[in-house]
Amino acid sequence: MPPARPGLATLRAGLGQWTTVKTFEGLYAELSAKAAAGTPGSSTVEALARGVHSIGKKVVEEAAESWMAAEHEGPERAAEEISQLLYQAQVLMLALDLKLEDVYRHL
Ligand SMILES: N=c1c2ncn([C@@H]3O[C@H](COP(=O)(O)OP(=O)(O)OP(=O)(O)O)[C@@H](O)[C@H]3O)c2ncn1[C@@H]1O[C@H](COP(=O)(O)O)[C@@H](O)[C@H]1O
Repeated sequence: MPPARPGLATLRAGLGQWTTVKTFEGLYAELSAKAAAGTPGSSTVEALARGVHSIGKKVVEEAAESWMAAEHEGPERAAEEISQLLYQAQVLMLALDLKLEDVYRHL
């Protein structure tokens, strides 16, 4: 049997969620601005102050947690850990003053 077609209300709710979702580019812009301003209370600013060695360990930690979640905890938990991995990767980029284009040109 074909899957039920979503009603208009469902589609609108879906669109509403989609428009508020953060993108990789949007997150990078947000983190760059906080790093440049040295925003007090920002975990990104604090992580940058700790330096590349500390950030690198967080990248590895979140990569391992993504792998474990994917194998043992299911897709939703894996998505959560992968989002943290993407965040930590961006913090590492900022620590090295790498722009999105610097990374994208290797894709
Ligand atoms: N997506 C994230 C994000 N993911 C992880 N983190 C940070 O990384 C830390 C996670 O480290 P831990 O390993 O201790 O996490 P945990 O609580 O043990 O969770 P698990 O990894 O075990 O699931 C958190 O305490 C946050 O400081 C994040 N900090 C910020 N962001 C995004 O970055 C934006 C800017 O954040 P600030 O710089 O804090 O303003 C926010 O609006 C968010 O969108």
